[in-house]
Amino acid sequence: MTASSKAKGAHAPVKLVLASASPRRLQLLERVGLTPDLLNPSDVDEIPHKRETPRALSIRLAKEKASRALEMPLVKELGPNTFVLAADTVVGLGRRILPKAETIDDALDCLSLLSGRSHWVYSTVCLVAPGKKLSTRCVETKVRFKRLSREDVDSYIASNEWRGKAGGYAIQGRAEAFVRLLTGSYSGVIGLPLFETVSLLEGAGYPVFHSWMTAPQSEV
Ligand SMILES: Cc1cn([C@H]2C[C@H](O)[C@@H](COP(=O)(O)OP(=O)(O)OP(=O)(O)O)O2)c(=O)[nH]c1=O
Repeated sequence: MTASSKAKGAHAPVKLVLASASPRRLQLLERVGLTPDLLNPSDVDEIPHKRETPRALSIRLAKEKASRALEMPLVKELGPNTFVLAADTVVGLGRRILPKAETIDDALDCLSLLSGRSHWVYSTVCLVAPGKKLSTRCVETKVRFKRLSREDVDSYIASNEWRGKAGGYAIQGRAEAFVRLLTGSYSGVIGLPLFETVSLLEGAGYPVFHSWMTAPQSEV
């Protein structure tokens, strides 16, 4: 980069991209007063590598999603002062990676594994700042479920809330009634650890608090 192109970049408008198709991630970001200029989901292969741990998978996929988004024409068009955020959430039981439940059988398998036990939710946020500087934070949250009765499971399956969710449940819905204990980041379990996301953005020079001051006031 030449001195003149660097100077040009410094004056380009600041843009934020959320590389995600997850409506939860957008809602979480908006909860802390940040609205992306572009939603640009990245399509990555989420199959774990052989012997990959749940934590390593979450970190790798968040990085891949962010890097893939950088290559997209719509993102490039935003200019040199663009920040790209991506995230990935993996539910693990020991070294075992639970699937993103797509079928009733997936969800039933997950719920029977989670019943009466503690598991870990690994949520990684990856930020690519202008100049392609990449940084990540992986947040580990321990979640303990009550022992699930037949009725709990059947009614939860009927709710359909498990569909497309890592580990076959969504803590932001009815499954919160199954959670005896949570140690870590609630927003991380839903899909985007907010403390870490805001810290990464601030650390990379994104004007987080300027956005707070210019955004319309909201009732909470
Ligand atoms: C454990 C848990 C997961 N989830 C969701 C978050 C993620 O959307 C999903 C895990 O899949 P991810 O692959 O992390 O995300 P995604 O494919 O839905 O979206 P994208 O890659 O485009 O950003 O599970 C909940 O919504 N609540 C929960 O309690």
